[in-house]
Amino acid sequence: MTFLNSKLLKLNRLILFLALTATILTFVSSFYSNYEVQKEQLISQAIEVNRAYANKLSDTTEVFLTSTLQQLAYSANSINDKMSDQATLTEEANRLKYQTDSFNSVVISDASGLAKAASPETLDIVGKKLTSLGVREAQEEKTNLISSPYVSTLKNLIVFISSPIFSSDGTYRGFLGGSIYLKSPNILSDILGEHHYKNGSYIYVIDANKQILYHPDQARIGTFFDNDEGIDDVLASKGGGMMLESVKGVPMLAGYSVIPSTGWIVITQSPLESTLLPLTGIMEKVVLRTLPLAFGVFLFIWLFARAISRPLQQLAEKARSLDSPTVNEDIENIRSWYVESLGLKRAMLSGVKVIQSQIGELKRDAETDPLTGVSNRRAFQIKLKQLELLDMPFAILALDIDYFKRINDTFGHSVGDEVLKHQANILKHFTRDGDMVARTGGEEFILVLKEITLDEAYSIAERLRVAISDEKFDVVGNITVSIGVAEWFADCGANVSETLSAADQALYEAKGQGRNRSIVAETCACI
Ligand SMILES: Nc1nc2c(ncn2[C@@H]2O[C@H](COP(=O)(O)OP(=O)(O)OP(=O)(O)O)[C@@H](O)[C@H]2O)c(=O)[nH]1
Repeated sequence: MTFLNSKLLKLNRLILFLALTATILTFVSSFYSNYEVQKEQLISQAIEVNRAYANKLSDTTEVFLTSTLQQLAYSANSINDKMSDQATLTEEANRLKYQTDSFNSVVISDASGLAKAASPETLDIVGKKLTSLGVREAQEEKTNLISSPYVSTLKNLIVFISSPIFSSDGTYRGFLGGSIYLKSPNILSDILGEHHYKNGSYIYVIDANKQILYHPDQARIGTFFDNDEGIDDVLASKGGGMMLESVKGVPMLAGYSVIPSTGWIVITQSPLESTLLPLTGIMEKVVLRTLPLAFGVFLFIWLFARAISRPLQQLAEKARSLDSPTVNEDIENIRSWYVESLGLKRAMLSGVKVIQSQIGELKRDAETDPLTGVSNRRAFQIKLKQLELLDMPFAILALDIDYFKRINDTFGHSVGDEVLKHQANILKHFTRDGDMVARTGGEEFILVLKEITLDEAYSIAERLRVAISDEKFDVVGNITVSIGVAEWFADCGANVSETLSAADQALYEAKGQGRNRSIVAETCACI
């Protein structure tokens, strides 16, 4: 297992992990903020709907109260001079009670509080002295009045609406009043009770003393809100909306509005929970609509991560096979499309060049004869093996300077060296591309000539021998060489070692026959 296949984290997986984490976090945070925004919107919408509805109801109630007061004032004016006309007073009381159904009961009283007429008659208060709070207020204020809620003489929790009666000369003659029984079906419940109670929404009305005047739960009418901060806040403002807690601790979204003529407050409220019910469906839709996009983003990042890591991976692969002959080309072909990978690719290419040139130098040093600069025995042997592997026919010229010892002895070793170098240069001129000149011993050289016949090889050996013998060597003058010639080809029946031995043998014979001659291997080495 290589490190590229190991369990270490790969770059594309790291990028993928990073991007995936970022995507999920973005998705979750956007989901969360979406949820919060939607929630806020639902809440503010519900509060606004309740506020608008409370406004409408307070307006309606205000219109009702105003018109009721006008009605009473009109009636009071019409009977102002008939306070002793019992029939007229009774008729007026009945008309007010039954014509509009605005009141649960109607009473006409004289200035002393004595009931002169009443409707319905079952009240049985005519001729009796009225002493309730509303009556006393009406007598004292002598103006159009809507009382605070109080418990009447007949033990009803009522609101008393009254108008004073003044005779034509301006004398106070009493009052005419209508009662609304808060705990019985009344005009207020007719006006306010239309509110639908779906999802736990409901309406209630309180007065400035936090006493409940209207509530769908009859038992709560007449009770007070004590230590209720929400209701205190409602009272402190003229109208609006806010989140309240019901007496049962249920969070409610409330809208409220003040009825100007009484200071009463109409509150309409809905439970927070039912308001937020649609949120689940909305968020499901958000998720369903976001998922394809998130998947697309993920796919894009995955492909992008692969594209980023691919050139690095390919460069790493190539770094493991720098000895490949095509490594330069392979690295060049890697598509490095971003700056860092391009930098890495260029660095690798220059690294490969340096390494290759150093390897080349080392190889040259290892295969070159330091004195003459031609190939050494090692390179020569490699060359023979290559040619044998390629089945390429070749000839060998084994060449030895005659009486070289004498040159050394006569002129010195350094002159002998110069002769060797000079001769090596001459030998090079007798080779083509793919041939080789090698120094295989002290003054022994071998020429490897590819793809030539034995006759051609002999001919070259002779021309070479003559050329050397004609050459004037510094200090030394003329020298001669002896040459042994042999050939090798694929079907010759001998291996290259035997061919080399045959060439050496021919050289030996040339020496034996007097030197300064070329001899072709007598016994064909290729039999
Ligand atoms: N100058 C010099 N001489 C070398 C070098 N290597 C070997 N020799 C000498 O080459 C000579 C070879 O001598 P021999 O083997 O006796 O052969 P020869 O004198 O050439 O006689 P034949 O080959 O029989 O004609 C020796 O004197 C070696 O010292 C070298 O690198 N430089």
